[in-house]
Amino acid sequence: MGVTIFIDGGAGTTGLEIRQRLEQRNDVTLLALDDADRRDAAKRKEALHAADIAILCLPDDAAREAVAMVADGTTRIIDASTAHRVHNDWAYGFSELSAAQAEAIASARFVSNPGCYPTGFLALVAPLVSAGLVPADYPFTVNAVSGYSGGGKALIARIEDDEPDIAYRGYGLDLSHKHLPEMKVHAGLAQDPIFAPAVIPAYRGMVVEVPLHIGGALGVAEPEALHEQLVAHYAETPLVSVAPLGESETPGELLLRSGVPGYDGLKLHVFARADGTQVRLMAVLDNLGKGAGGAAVQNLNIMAGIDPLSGLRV
Ligand SMILES: NC(=O)C1=CN([C@@H]2O[C@H](COP(=O)(O)OP(=O)(O)OC[C@H]3O[C@@H](n4cnc5c(N)ncnc54)[C@H](OP(=O)(O)O)[C@@H]3O)[C@@H](O)[C@H]2O)C=CC1
Ligand SMILES: CC(=O)N[C@@H](CCC(=O)OP(=O)(O)O)C(=O)O
Repeated sequence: MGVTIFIDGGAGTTGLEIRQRLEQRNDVTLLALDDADRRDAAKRKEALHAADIAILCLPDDAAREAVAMVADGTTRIIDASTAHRVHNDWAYGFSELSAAQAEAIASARFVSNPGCYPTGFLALVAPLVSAGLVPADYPFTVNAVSGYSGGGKALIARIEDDEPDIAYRGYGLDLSHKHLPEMKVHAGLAQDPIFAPAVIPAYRGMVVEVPLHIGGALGVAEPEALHEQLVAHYAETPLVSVAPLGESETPGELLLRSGVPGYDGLKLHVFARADGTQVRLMAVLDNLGKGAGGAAVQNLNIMAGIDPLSGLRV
């Protein structure tokens, strides 16, 4: 019993991750369509209206269509796609950004899940910009790698079936990746960062890195101050943690392992040069966990007033 959920796009990569997190729970009831009906618009519309909360795990256009299908209803929506992440009528589903954000999610009808890369970028940068430790007009660069499940069923098939020999696949070479608007808007930046994403031959997992020059005309605070601000900001967030300054599990290296089980945490690191003139801010997460499915379940819990960690792999 409890709250009734429909996952539209439930047979996709993100949808299946969410289903795994929900199907063992007795505080939610999952509505499901027969496999053959999963793209049937009338059946989807019926299920969307029958749900208390619908989670959209669809391409952007299909997500917009699904929202239109319930425009005259009361179903609350969590959209995992990019379609509504900077839309004024939607709450941005990153509860750890601020206390106000968690409250906005709790009371919203429409919640947009963050993108996987923006989750790492915003976790590192938004608290520093809002505290005035990094200027909003700093010329940010974001270097990131993602497991290939980040590209959904199409990229999984391409990598596993057609391109098993590709060790590194840089993309976004037009410098216009679809995640730029939400990075800029939700970090309160003056301009888009330069974003350099790449796919690696692991199914899941990602590292998002933001290098910064300290002091001088760029106006960035000392490494210790940046680290202290992140520690203070995430002191009460069970899913987001901050490693001690300069520390990682393997000294001198930051590792991402392939073949690991999915998880919903997000770990932040600050590495500084000995003379304090440069830092590397780094975020490690599962693109299908805190980067997608885990975040959707966390938002669902917050919206339904359930324990925020229910069903999550902390
Ligand atoms: N993968 C990731 O790490 C992340 C994904 N996202 C976002 O989540 C959303 C889903 O991505 P992902 O799970 O990776 O993608 P997949 O391609 O793996 O799955 C998409 C699902 O949507 C279904 N679908 C597509 N078009 C329609 C339609 N018109 N009507 C009904 N169902 C449709 C597909 O159906 P069928 O099974 O029949 O093909 C499939 O099940 C995307 O917007 C993506 O950008 C966000 C963060 C991270
Ligand atoms: C590896 C890969 O292709 N990743 C996807 C992003 C995955 C994700 O975050 O999905 P959203 O786009 O809905 O946010 C990309 O770069 O387009």
